[in-house]
Parts: sequence; C-alpha cells; structure tokens
Amino acid sequence: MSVEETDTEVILTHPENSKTFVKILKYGATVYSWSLEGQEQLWLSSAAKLDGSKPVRGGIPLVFPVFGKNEDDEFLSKLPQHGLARNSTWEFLGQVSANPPTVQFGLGPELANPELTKLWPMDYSLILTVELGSGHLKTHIEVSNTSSSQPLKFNWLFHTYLKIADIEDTLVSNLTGAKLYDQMLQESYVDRQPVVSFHEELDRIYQRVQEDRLIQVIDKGHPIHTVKRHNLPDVVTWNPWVEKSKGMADFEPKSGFKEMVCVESGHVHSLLELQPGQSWTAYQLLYKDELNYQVL
Ligand SMILES: O=P(O)(O)OC[C@H]1O[C@H](O)[C@H](O)[C@@H](O)[C@@H]1O
Repeated sequence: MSVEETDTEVILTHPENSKTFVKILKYGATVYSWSLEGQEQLWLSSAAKLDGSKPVRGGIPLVFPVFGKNEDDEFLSKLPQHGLARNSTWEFLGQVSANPPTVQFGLGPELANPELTKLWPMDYSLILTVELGSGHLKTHIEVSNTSSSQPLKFNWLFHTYLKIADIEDTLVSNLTGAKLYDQMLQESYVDRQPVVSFHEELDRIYQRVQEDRLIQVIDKGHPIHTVKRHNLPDVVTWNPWVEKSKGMADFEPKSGFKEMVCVESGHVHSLLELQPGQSWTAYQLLYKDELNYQVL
C-alpha cells in the first residue's frame, strides 16, 4: 500500500522504492520525515513533540497566516509567532494520485485551533497537496478566501529544516544580489557574498528572489539539496547556532544545529491579500540537481 493512514499521521511510500517515503503528521499537516532511497533528507529534533502539544521542531512546519510576529494588522497581530496552521490538526482529505503518490490535507476555521481562531476570526480554506516523486518532494498550497465580504490578508511559508552533515562545511547558493532583512542585525542590505556560509547564528529574510533562482545547499562542493519555488518570492535562511539552540526546550541534541539548515520558501516580506472568492496557489519542490551557480 503506498498510502497508509493512522489516527495521527499519513505515510506515503513510493511504489518503485520502499525506502522512499514521507511521513506527515495530521497535527500541522507537518511533513516530519522524508526518506529518499533510504537517506533522510529533513532534520527533526529528537525532542520534537509529535503528540500535538506543540508545533514540530523539524521537518516542514507550515506557517500561516503570519510569519514571525505581526505588529500592524488588527487581527494578525494577536496571533502567536508563525500563526495557527502549525498548531492545528488538519483533516486528511485522501489520496488524489497513485503514482507519484499524492495526498491532500485541509484546514479551515471550523477545524483550526479554537483559541487562535478566536483571535483571528477569518473565513478561509487551505488545501495542502503532498506529492512524493521517486526523486522529489513537492508541497503545494492553495489558500482561498471563503468570506463573502472581507478581504483575507496573510503570509505563507514552508519552514523547511534540511538535514546536512556539518553546518561549517555548508553553503547556500544563488541568493547573491538579493535584498535581505537581517533579523540578527535588524537591518536591510543587499547580499554581495557569492554564497551564504555559517559561522554563528544566522537569520535572514531574502526578499523577492527571482523564481528561476534555484536555491542549493552545498556540502563540501557537492549540492545536497535543491529548492525550487513557485509563487514564493521570499527565502528565509536560519541556523540557531549554540545559544539559541540552548534556549529551545524542544531542540535536541543541543549540537543538532550542526546538522540542520532552514531554507524556507515563502511570501513573508509583504502580506498577500485575497478578495472574497479568490484563491492563491504556490509550491516548494525539494530534489537533487547538479551544481548550478546562477549568480556569482
Ligand atoms: O521557534 P520558532 O517559532 O519555530 O521559530 C523558529 C525560527 O523561524 C524562522 O526561521 C525565523 O526567521 C526565526 O527568527 C525563528 O527563530
């Protein structure tokens, strides 16, 4: 069986290789494991809560309707960091294709975390589609404004924790020339470095990165992850390094920051706005590719 559902999760296995699979928790519709031919591709904290008591520390948490904390919007500003999708239990809508195995999950205000829904009383519908290829993982989102009168304002982001061998041997490419907001320095500038390298906590929001730029994670010269984005112009790169990791109770082992890098595809620099009845779609595709320096 390529799709297996339990009370708490859904597991897709590729029909051509039983060692290629993806595990998706209904809580947050969080992909928390993606194995490609037996090799895990995503980082997951050994202290991550998979019981619905807290958003998952690792995998691909979904960030909606706000990235970080919003300070300006009357309703979004009431929500906790990164919104409510990652702390709500989604409905499993079933399988939509056998090969590549593809499933859907749905969320709307009637299902979402009730405490948070009180703070952000909007009408919306989310459909997440997860497609497991023999060599890729595609996560596709459709957001619809189901209100008959109110506009829907939101951010979206796939908060992807990629597994790596050693952060100090890791580079992230093809962000050169993009404007960014550096959350550590709390200032904006244009990145003139040929690649991003990591020597301390790094938390950057790259803005309006052209869609044809493939973001690659490079380990000692070899590309180990390639991220393709559609309708997701902003790219957040994050590594918590030593001190921030110590401060996160669900981040274990404490040396785990060496084996992860977040490359997060989103629409977070500005809010999207849908009029009643409108929908918006986007996707992130994770796969392996040749080294492809598009900008130096
Ligand atoms: O601890 P969380 O709420 O999951 O956030 C984890 C991280 O998410 C993003 O990468 C932000 O840019 C970081 O500033 C934040 O620390």
